[in-house]
Amino acid sequence: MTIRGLRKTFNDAVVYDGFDLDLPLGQFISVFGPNGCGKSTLINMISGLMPMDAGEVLYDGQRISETRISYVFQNYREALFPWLRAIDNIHYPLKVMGVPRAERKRRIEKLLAEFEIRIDLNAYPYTLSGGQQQTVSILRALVTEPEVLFLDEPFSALDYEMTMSMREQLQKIFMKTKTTMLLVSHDLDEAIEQADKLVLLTRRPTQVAEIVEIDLPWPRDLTVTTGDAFMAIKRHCLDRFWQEVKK
Ligand SMILES: Nc1ncnc2c1ncn2[C@@H]1O[C@H](COP(=O)(O)OP(=O)(O)OP(=O)(O)O)[C@@H](O)[C@H]1O
Repeated sequence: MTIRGLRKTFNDAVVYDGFDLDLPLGQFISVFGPNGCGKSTLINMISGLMPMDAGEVLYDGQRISETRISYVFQNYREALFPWLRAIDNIHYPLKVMGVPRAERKRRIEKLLAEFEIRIDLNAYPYTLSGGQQQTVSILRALVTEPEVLFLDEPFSALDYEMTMSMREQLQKIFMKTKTTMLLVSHDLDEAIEQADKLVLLTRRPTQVAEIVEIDLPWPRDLTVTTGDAFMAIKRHCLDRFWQEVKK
């Protein structure tokens, strides 16, 4: 994934100017940085949700409009269609793509078979817990077999227990599918735990402070996340983060 000369201003505030970034496909990438530095703006622009003032984003040489992408929003309550049962929410993107019903059913059954989903998918979203709703959102995002999956703070509205189990679930999905994932997180532990590479951003106008290699084995279980290597990476990231914040 190549980002070149990205520029974005809101009124007079320059968020990005001449921003470049190269990222490999097929990896889990997390984006972390100071408050308001433009993490969401970045993934909104590179996913095509928000126009950029200038710049270019290419995926394997192709433009975003030629790339199959999915997006998981922070606010799952507003992201799921409340008038559709969970299963019909998952059908929806395939329906929009014009996939015939029998083929849709086949693809969804295949997706569900890969994961241990203990959710009544015939239920309406409002009857499900927050974590269950966000799981449905993630399944809906995955059903189109995206080349890139964008996730903007997907667990920040969930409680601790649910967040832990969702992180585990997302790792399983990543290990099985090796879909390129781009996760915005304001939680440093999460940003390290869920990534092959952590993109650490500066204050505005935002640049890349450092791309930190997270060379830890998957899955990132308790042994990994409480181990010395994890702590050393966290210490390094925190050092760099404070350097940027205090500038
Ligand atoms: N639609 C908009 N109109 C005006 N300003 C905006 C808009 N969207 C974002 N901004 C501003 O751009 C800056 C970057 O916002 P963004 O939400 O991308 O940052 P962030 O790093 O994701 O923030 P946070 O750490 O709070 O999650 C902020 O100063 C924000 O106020």
